[in-house]
Amino acid sequence: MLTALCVKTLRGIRPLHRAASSVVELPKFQDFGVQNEPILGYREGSTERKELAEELRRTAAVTEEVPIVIGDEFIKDGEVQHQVMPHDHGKKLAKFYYASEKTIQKAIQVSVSAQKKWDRTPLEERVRIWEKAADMMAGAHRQRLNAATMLGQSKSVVQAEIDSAAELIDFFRFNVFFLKENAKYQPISENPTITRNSMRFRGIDGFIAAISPFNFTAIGGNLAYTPALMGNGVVWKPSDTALLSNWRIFNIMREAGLPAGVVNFVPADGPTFGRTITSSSDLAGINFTGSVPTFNWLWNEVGKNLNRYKNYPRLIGECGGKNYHFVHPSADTRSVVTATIRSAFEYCGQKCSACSRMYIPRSLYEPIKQGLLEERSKLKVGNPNDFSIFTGAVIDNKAFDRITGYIKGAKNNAKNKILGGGEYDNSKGYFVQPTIIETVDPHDKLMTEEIFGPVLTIYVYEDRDVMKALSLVGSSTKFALTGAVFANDKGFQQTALEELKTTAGNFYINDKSTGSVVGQQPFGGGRMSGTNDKAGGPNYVMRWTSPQSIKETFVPLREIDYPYMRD
Ligand SMILES: NC(=O)c1ccc[n+]([C@@H]2O[C@H](COP(=O)([O-])OP(=O)(O)OC[C@H]3O[C@@H](n4cnc5c(N)ncnc54)[C@H](O)[C@@H]3O)[C@@H](O)[C@H]2O)c1
Ligand SMILES: N[C@@H](CCC=O)C(=O)O
Repeated sequence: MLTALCVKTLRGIRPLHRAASSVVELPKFQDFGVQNEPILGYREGSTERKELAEELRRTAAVTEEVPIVIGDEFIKDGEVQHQVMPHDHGKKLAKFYYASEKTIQKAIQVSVSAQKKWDRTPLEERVRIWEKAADMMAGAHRQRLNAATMLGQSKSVVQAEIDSAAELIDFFRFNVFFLKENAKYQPISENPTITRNSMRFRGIDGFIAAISPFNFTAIGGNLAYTPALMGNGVVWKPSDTALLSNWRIFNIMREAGLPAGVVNFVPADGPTFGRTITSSSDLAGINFTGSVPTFNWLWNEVGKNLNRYKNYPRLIGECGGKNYHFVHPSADTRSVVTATIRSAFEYCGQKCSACSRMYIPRSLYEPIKQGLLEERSKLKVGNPNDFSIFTGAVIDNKAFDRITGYIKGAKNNAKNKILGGGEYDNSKGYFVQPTIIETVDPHDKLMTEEIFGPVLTIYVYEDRDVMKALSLVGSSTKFALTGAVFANDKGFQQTALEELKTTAGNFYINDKSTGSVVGQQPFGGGRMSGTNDKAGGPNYVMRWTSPQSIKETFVPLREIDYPYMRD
């Protein structure tokens, strides 16, 4: 079979020319009735660029006060917190309040009682709200979402557009599409005049706690609103450092018609929130994305409290990664360089999918090293108000200390050599320069621990030891989120596909380890990288329903004995 060789553009694929066959056997897919949101270009003079510049100015001009919202009540009470701009940490973008344990308990009660009515709302009506919200996000609210993401999470215009515009909108549209597709399945009814079987989707009685990370605005929207779409009541704890963008999503949903109390907006101190939700007998599920230690902690708490609950709480956790680029001697070196620079350093490496360890054969090391260093030196790090930056600052002082700790450690370890970067400065913003390190130890912590910052570590293997090097990928860490293999040798691609099967939930051949697109590469990892529920895929919505099978019989029941055993 011949397939088209394609160029991956910012979004989507542009066919280039015909190429040899894929190594992956595909089942037959049905056509999709929904499309990905196009990415805007923000060229000089474009309307979107002017609108965004104006929105950035408006957003930066004030410190917005963000309340806790429970049902219809707006609460401005609790420990005061501020969200600052990471690239200019003297500037306060939002003022908000940490909900106390009592306030969180109130949010739980409100969402449990709202759930009952909401679950009776016909699917068609719910779907209309989601579709309306997606259109609002794609239209009038797009630049407000982007501005909050750029200023609050320090994303470049490109990184904001793919997140708080495109991916967020896609999550809303595709989840609706997947819901409709899944609802098409109805069980067999052998003789519908006698008996009719059906299945309906119910929410889960209780509440779902949605706990979201800072690094993707879209993930916050997906974590809180997918359970809601399926008929659940939600208590949403946004990340402190993504507060304003998440607050804007919440407001869009209310404006689109989501009734009060279905999703409650509850900023809180992490451990206080975690303790309160896990000790509630109404806990029906946790929709979490964040680090492994936080998810492990939540899971342990649920285990300790198991006998209290009415349901077995569903635990969905998409966690960290130690993502790899593995280069084979047959690889195209220019593709390796381009893909690695983007994967390792876009958004300062603060994507769970970012490449942070690389395996290169000795025979290709010089050209790849030179290419990486040359491209690295061109990357502009700065304030996202400047549309020409490649990346902004890292999210906060904790991230700055953690990442620079790894860099300092590398400088003091003879096994590691900093090839490029290694500088940092937190006087105005939390800036860390993209850093490339070479190590001679494939088990060094630079090669095994999640750093979640702009630090790429390279291990060079001898060409003859390619299989030994390949085995390091899966054996040296507990993570299995994303990974990429660069090779033109089809036989090796096939070998890698099998040997690395359990090392990545999202696996790429000759492409970077980041940039999954909703509906195109459903996302999630295995092992300690998470429960792999594949956000952006058809199964995700099904995690948030407790389906009910119904058998209706239309004839009177008279016989005690078994009709098929009669002579
Ligand atoms: N696999 C994925 O899809 C994916 C996507 C994005 C981010 N991530 C991961 O997320 C991490 C970065 O995000 P982060 O720094 O926001 O993670 P984090 O674990 O520090 O925080 C995530 C959320 O949990 C909250 N939290 C912290 N302690 C808590 C507790 N004890 N109980 C309840 N909630 C608590 C935080 O306030 C935040 O809202 C990285 O490890 C990254 O790899 C994974
Ligand atoms: N889905 C995103 C990563 C999300 C985690 O941060 C990607 O594929 O790059």
